[in-house]
Amino acid sequence: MKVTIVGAGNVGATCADVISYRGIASEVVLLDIKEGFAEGKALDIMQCATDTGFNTRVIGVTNDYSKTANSDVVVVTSGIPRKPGMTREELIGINAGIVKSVVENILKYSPETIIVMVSNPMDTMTYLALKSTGLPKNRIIGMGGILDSSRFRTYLSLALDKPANDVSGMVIGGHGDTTMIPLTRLASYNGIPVSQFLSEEVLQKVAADTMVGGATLTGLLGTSAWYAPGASVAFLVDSILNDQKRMIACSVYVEGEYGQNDICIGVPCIIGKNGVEEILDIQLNDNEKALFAKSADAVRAMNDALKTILA
Ligand SMILES: NC(=O)C1=CN([C@@H]2O[C@H](COP(=O)(O)OP(=O)(O)OC[C@H]3O[C@@H](n4cnc5c(N)ncnc54)[C@H](O)[C@@H]3O)[C@@H](O)[C@H]2O)C=CC1
Ligand SMILES: O=C([O-])CC(=O)C(=O)O
Repeated sequence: MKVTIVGAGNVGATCADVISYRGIASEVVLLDIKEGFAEGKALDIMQCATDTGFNTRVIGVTNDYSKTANSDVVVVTSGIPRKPGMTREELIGINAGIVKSVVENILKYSPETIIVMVSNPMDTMTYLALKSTGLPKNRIIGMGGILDSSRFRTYLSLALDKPANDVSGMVIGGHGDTTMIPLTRLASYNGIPVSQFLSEEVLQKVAADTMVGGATLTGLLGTSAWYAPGASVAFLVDSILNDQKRMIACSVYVEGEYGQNDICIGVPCIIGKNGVEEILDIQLNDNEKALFAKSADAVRAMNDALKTILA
């Protein structure tokens, strides 16, 4: 199985590293526009093989899309990350042009591929990829909800003082500081509602910390995060390539689900060899429904901005 990752920067290279280390794909192609950069990252990752015991072939290329031919999955991480104080939405002006040309190039050599969108603002870039390529909606998947859910589970585990892998929880809605919706009502500690262990006040703090999880890391690091984002992409790619049919919150094109149409937004999906195999339209309460509608309005407004940027 072959995976191409466009953008060999922090997230792209980490994702290549995790995919190789875990043996998720037999071949990984890293592509970047910076001369020699992807080649260097690929070589560095390959030189871990004998110490960590993987056999994935990792190849780096400078803007040579012919080497990406027949990829089963293509991950798009090309573009600029935010700096402290910025929102993800502010990246739209530069990243929209990059993403549009990247997906066009990818499809020339891998017309049947499944695209995983990472570049921010991710919901808008997912929508852009869908509309500009005309690909069926099951083949364009935005990565954000899985990362936000990982952060949610981490903050819950810290509040509970219990291992994160015993905590389950999901974040839906837009992948933005004010648009994501951590579903605290449905979060559980090994099946037991977390509300039996944590006060409403603590749960609200966990939700607030989750929503600004990316901004907090950007403030600490000076650029946005990469370890958890890279691992989240690898998890998603694994579910596709190995047809695991995991339930993952992803940004996908909705047609009536959650009362929304014509946007890409984070909802629980079954992810398998065909990409998005099912969208789960779960029952939300009135408060969650209102938050989702508000989030969808914000996501839709960003899509409208694309019209002027790409005109
Ligand atoms: N959806 C999500 O959950 C997350 C999204 N992100 C987003 O992912 C993107 C990448 O972040 P980082 O890896 O930290 O940035 P980075 O700056 O480390 O890497 C980006 C890479 O893209 C390359 N690039 C730029 N234009 C290109 C083009 N036309 N073709 C090929 N490569 C090109 C650059 O040369 C650079 O190496 C950002 O937009 C960031 O906001 C980051 C973390 C999580
Ligand atoms: O915070 C950012 O800008 C990058 C990102 O999407 C995340 O880490 O969630």
